[in-house]
Amino acid sequence: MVAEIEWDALRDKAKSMIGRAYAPYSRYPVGAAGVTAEGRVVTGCNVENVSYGLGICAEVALVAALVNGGDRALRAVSVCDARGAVLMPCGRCRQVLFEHGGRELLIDHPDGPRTLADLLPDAFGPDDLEAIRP
Ligand SMILES: O=c1ccn([C@H]2C[C@H](O)[C@@H](CO)O2)c(=O)[nH]1
Repeated sequence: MVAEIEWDALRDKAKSMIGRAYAPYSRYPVGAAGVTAEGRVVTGCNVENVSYGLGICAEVALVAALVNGGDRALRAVSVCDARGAVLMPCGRCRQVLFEHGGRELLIDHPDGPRTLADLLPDAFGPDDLEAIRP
């Protein structure tokens, strides 16, 4: 049986990352938490830079933590803003998350979790690279 996603716990983890965010330029801290199929929880926060375009989103930091810890795939992700409100991943982050969860990845949403297929329809993915290979 596949375990239920504990959304409240995942949201709390995302909120707990707000205090770690490094966002002196935008003053918009973001926290993110995800869970793997095996139940491992990974977290991330945004890390900005004086060279603005080099800033890293919380979701990208989360994916780096996922892979650093030896995993590849996520099952569910929750992202929040400084108020603790659910925040929808930016477009670039949706693509980054697609690589590590695919169409079925569950993303927290104010109206209830959505699949990444809903949030990034007709995504460019690894299959597209395979398609041109002989
Ligand atoms: O999904 C998002 C959207 C924004 N940010 C960060 C980037 C920047 O540091 C700050 C303001 O855009 O919020 C994230 O971490 N994730």
